[in-house]
Amino acid sequence: MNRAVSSVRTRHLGSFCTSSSSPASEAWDGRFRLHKPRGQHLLTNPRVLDAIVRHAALRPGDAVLEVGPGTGNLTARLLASPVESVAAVEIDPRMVEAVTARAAALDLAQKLTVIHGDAVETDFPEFNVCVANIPYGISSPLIAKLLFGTYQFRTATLLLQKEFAQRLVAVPGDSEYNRLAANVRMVADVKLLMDVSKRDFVPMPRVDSSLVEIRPRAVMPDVDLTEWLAFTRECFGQKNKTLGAIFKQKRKILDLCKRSQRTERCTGGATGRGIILGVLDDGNDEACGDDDSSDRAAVLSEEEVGAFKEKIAGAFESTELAAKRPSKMSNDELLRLLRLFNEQGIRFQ
Ligand SMILES: C[S@@+](CC[C@H](N)C(=O)[O-])C[C@H]1O[C@@H](n2cnc3c(N)ncnc32)[C@H](O)[C@@H]1O
Repeated sequence: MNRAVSSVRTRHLGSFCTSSSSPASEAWDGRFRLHKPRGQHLLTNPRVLDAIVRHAALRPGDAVLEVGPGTGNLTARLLASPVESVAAVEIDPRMVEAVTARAAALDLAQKLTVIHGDAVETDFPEFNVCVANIPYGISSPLIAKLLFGTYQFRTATLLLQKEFAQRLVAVPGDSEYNRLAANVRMVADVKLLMDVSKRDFVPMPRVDSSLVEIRPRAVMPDVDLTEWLAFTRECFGQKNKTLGAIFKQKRKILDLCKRSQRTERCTGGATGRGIILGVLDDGNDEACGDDDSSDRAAVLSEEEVGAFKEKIAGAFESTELAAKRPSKMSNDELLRLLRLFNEQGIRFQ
């Protein structure tokens, strides 16, 4: 883990301009080059920055977590609000220095802790509110870390890529509805707050953005979340097939059979951080991917496979769920099927 709390140095923060001589992946901000691959698109429209802080509805005593403070355009406003403290996690040492200097120049350094590190890897300090214009490349693992990790917070107000935000707020039946939305919905309420134009950033990104509020549910569902996440991974790998068709596939049956047989041995590994952080990605992956080669090579007898197929049929029996498609199903329906599978001894993690 790379963690270093920055030192305070004051320095003039000039205005931004782009340079036509910069390589495509960089833009010059007057002091250093901004790296687009690191998501270094600074939000510069003061009205949008003010609106983000207004939407976050911060209260005196709040401990704010900010991911990717950059040069501190949002941080400065968070520090000027009535909150108790701001902890900002930033991967680029030049930005660590810049935001630290900015807080000092505002005489607000005592409220700010800057942590130098990768927000996906670094443990966060205690916080009760998250407000951030995050690098879009880490949206999925960061939201997974916030919602499926050990953190407890009131709200996360996040600026996200517009298309990602639309997938996040999608409901069953929408074309964008996917595993990400189903998993997030399981533990949180999500609300679209406002759209933000790409013109409000320097350098200008290719995509527009949306501000989203994620509010963890006060009462969490009565389900083993690791099992749920592994289950939705199977369902949404081919979200437009019917569940009956998904769970008729030979490879899936063999994988699930082995997984169910070795539940005891596998539980520790499957709840590992890598599984949780990867679990919201909405690619068309099919299996959990945590089988080792000896599991793959393990030969199941015809009787074992036959008995397992009967368990699957038993789970679908007496329900209409086999004919349904995951992309059109509510979490209550999916949860009902997971419980029926588990009752038959079918395990997903
Ligand atoms: C979109 S910019 C936002 C900057 C600033 N919050 C603003 O609104 O102007 C994203 C920031 O996140 C930082 N960053 C990129 N990847 C990161 C990671 N994995 N962990 C922490 N910070 C990261 C970048 O260096 C950059 O400063």
